[in-house]
Amino acid sequence: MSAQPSDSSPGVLATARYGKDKVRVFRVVRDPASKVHHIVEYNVTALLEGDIATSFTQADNTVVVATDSIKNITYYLAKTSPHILDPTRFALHLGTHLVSKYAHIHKSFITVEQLRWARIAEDGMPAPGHTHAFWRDGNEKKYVQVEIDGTKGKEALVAKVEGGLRDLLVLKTTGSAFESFVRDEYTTLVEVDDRIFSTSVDLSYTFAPFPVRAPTDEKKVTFEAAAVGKEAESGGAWDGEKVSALARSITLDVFARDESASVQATLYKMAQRLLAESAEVQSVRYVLPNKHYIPVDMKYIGVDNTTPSAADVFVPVDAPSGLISATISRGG
Ligand SMILES: O=c1[nH]c(=O)c2[nH]c(=O)[nH]c2[nH]1
Repeated sequence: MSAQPSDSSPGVLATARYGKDKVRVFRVVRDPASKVHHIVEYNVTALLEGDIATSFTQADNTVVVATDSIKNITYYLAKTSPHILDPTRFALHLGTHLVSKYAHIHKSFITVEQLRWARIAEDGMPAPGHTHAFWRDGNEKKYVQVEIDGTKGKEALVAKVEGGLRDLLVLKTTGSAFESFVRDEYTTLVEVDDRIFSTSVDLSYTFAPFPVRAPTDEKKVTFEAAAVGKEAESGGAWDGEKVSALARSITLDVFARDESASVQATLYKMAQRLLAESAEVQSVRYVLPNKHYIPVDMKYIGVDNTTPSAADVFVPVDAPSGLISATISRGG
């Protein structure tokens, strides 16, 4: 942050970033030949850093690209970008557009959160299903976070990409235990070799930074797909959509199959599998609430519902929940 005027202010501007949050975008892409429509729904956040200190310290709006303009650029690219159906490439396109267009803007931070829409498939309908009718098949959100760093010059942009998903709600009715934990004067929890395990998965994973080319045309719409991943000096070629699908399926598969000793141990296995199966992923972070389901005690009416093998009526407990998180980074 640039130096500030020596006035009587007791503080200095240490960091500053601004932009538009929750830009809601729905886009339909119609294929005239097949008559198949493709859709995406995004919540976009686009934030900027650069030589903007005086807008905070001296009420100098001449350095401010209005957040309203940032919103308009987001919609302009939703209309014109050839990458709109791919959230990673769209985020890279928007981020490079902003940094390359404004000389005094040196970094952009783009988050594209994608809401689910699945094609309706009626009985006997050929794949991929209905051409233009969709349904919301879950509240889970996929997201990508992109940082475009132009501090080494507009011809030497560097992209940092993080992908992830949140609110993937899962539950299993067996294959989960929790035993041998610390027992002391505060312990009331009983050890169980069989319990319900439910969590709302929050997952993120990072890629190695890679160089990315800014759009070269005046309107900044010719951002090239080839500049994504393929030209990465470290990290190699990767496809954000493929990694995202793999991360989701590994999460579900490990959750379902693991004979879980704890949320912690299952989390670790999920992360190791993603690192093993996706060479381009550098680190994996899970945040897993342990959503408790407590067997209802029916001893007062002489019914056993608390020994694990007899427990089949539970109270789903919203709060409090456990909260287990870890980041597992590629070693070596
Ligand atoms: O998988 C678990 N991990 C914990 O740390 C914990 N603590 C707790 O009370 N129940 C559980 N379950």
